[in-house]
Amino acid sequence: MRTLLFVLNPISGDLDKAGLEHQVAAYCREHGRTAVFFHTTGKDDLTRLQQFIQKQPVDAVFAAGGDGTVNLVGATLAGTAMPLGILPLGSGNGLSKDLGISQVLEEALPLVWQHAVRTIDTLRVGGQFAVHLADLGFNALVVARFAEGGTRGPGAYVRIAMQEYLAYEPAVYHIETDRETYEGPAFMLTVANASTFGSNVVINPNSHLDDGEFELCLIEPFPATAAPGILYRLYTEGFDESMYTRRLRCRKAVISIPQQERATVQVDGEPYELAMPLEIEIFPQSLRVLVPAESLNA
Ligand SMILES: Nc1ncnc2c1ncn2[C@@H]1O[C@H](COP(=O)(O)OP(=O)(O)OP(=O)(O)O)[C@@H](O)[C@H]1O
Repeated sequence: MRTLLFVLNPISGDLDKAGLEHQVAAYCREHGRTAVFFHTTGKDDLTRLQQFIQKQPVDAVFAAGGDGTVNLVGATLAGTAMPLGILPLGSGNGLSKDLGISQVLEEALPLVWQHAVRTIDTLRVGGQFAVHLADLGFNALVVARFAEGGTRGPGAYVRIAMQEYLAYEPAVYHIETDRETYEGPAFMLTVANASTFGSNVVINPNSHLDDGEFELCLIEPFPATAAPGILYRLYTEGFDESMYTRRLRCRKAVISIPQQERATVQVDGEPYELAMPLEIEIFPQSLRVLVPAESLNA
């Protein structure tokens, strides 16, 4: 791997990236690599990135941003042999945490020359590429409101969540998987390739990114008095211990909400209005990712 492309998101994580390009280029030079850069704009980035890579041959593409940037690069590389690297520079950085990549830039940078390659599954959720976690219901609503507002950061997320919680009406979901049919109301329904949200909420404990399966993780409606207990379990890998949770493991699923033609769906941190029923497909071992060699034994 000689030439590395870094896809930089200038706004991710509300971080000052003024010196980043210089730091990354210098580090690559020291380790015999050439760094080239692509800056996201928030508009037509997928097409622009695909065209960029066609014109400029590179050996690996690093997402330097949060999960949205990882999703963009993953969508570009899935199904090819070219590996995805991650420099976690977003606010949550969920996939990088699931892959055991350090959240400290100086500790993640060695991935440019020292790494192992893992080949992970990817999903299509209602036609949208997904690599980490997607969901319908409460979190998707909060993510959509968050994206509409001008303020970033975890504080804004918590404020919106508290505002929306009191008036929130859980929908009823009809789910058909390759193994079972389930119907019932849910506060939120997560489509999980991975295990842990960027907020460190473990929605899908003991899951594997490369097992050819994904999980549908439901949190059923609960009384307000149960909220602290559910939150505690979500932060301590106890998802299955709550009486308000359920997980369905599958390879394929169709989700519908009776009498609803569209729904707000959060995919790798970005909100979409998608047509229902929502089809979910898995593409086993379709994306090569660079990980610290020691993470393979963890
Ligand atoms: N130059 C830009 N100006 C405005 N928005 C941008 C720009 N580049 C990318 N975006 C938007 O940034 C979002 C992706 O951000 P990303 O997920 O990488 O960071 P984050 O939200 O801070 O982190 P995380 O998802 O890990 O919490 C997308 O909505 C994308 O459209």
